[in-house]
Amino acid sequence: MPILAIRDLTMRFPGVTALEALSFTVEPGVTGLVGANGAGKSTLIKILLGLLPPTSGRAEVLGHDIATEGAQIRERVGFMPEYDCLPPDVSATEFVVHLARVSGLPATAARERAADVLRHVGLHEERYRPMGGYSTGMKQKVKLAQALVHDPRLVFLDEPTNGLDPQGRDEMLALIRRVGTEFGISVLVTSHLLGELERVCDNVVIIDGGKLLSAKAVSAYTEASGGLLVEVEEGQEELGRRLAEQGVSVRPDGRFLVVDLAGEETYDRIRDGVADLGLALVRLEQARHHIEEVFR
Ligand SMILES: Nc1ncnc2c1ncn2[C@@H]1O[C@H](COP(=O)(O)OP(=O)(O)OP(=O)(O)O)[C@@H](O)[C@H]1O
Repeated sequence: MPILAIRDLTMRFPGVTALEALSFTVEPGVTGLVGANGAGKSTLIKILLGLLPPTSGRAEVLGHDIATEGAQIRERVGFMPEYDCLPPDVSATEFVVHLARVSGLPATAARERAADVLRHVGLHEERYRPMGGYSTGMKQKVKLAQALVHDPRLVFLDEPTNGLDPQGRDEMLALIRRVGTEFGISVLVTSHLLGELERVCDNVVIIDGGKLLSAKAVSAYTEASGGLLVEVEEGQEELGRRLAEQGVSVRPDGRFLVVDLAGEETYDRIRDGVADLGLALVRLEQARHHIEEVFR
């Protein structure tokens, strides 16, 4: 069963159409929702949580209708909002325990679950300190922990890498992947950066100006391009020249040569070229597109 089924969803604010006749379905797993700022990502999440009635159209989340079953949806779905919303005088532990209690967990279970999720997101001793003194990375982790504390089946993460430095971004992306794989929780994660979603998502939905551009498995965007990627330790130029002389279509791409595959003999030509020139072959594999190239 799809976790999201969206049909003809339109949301108009005075003077702005935030979403226009959006239709797509999402299967379980980690799904990226990508679009430039203002594309309509946050609006879509509010609608899917049953918090904002759309102008027209329908949607189901985990089989529940957004129009009539918002409470059931929010019981089963965790939400990490984009903006900072953490009370500065309260510790992460107090905050996450409180939200677990609000979700209906008894006191002891709430304390245990909060300790577990804070450990999973990588907050240790600092979880007892007031959150006002936290770095952006720590705040993002608390926001993720509170989204997970009631053991949801699906989480909506709105721009979780916003404001993070490259290391914090990598850590957050790895955490998101773990939520999907180790914890088995489906994820809808938004970003305006296509490249980072490619690394952690099974599927990517792209919206632009509230309209659907594409909804596909990451593998469909990045499928083999029909070329071969060749890397040698030294002598890339020599090898390129030799292959070109033999009529092989080849071009340099950074430290690689990209060779157009024209039948089995292309492999033989590369092998013979490497051997005859006495080069060390590091890599010979199918070239793949990156999602960004497809949309450039
Ligand atoms: N409550 C509102 N009233 C009027 N316009 C709104 C409202 N909420 C969103 N919009 C408009 O709808 C469009 C989509 O906004 P939305 O916040 O969903 O985009 P987004 O893709 O999440 O971007 P960002 O990452 O910058 O938040 C924007 O043009 C925004 O100005």
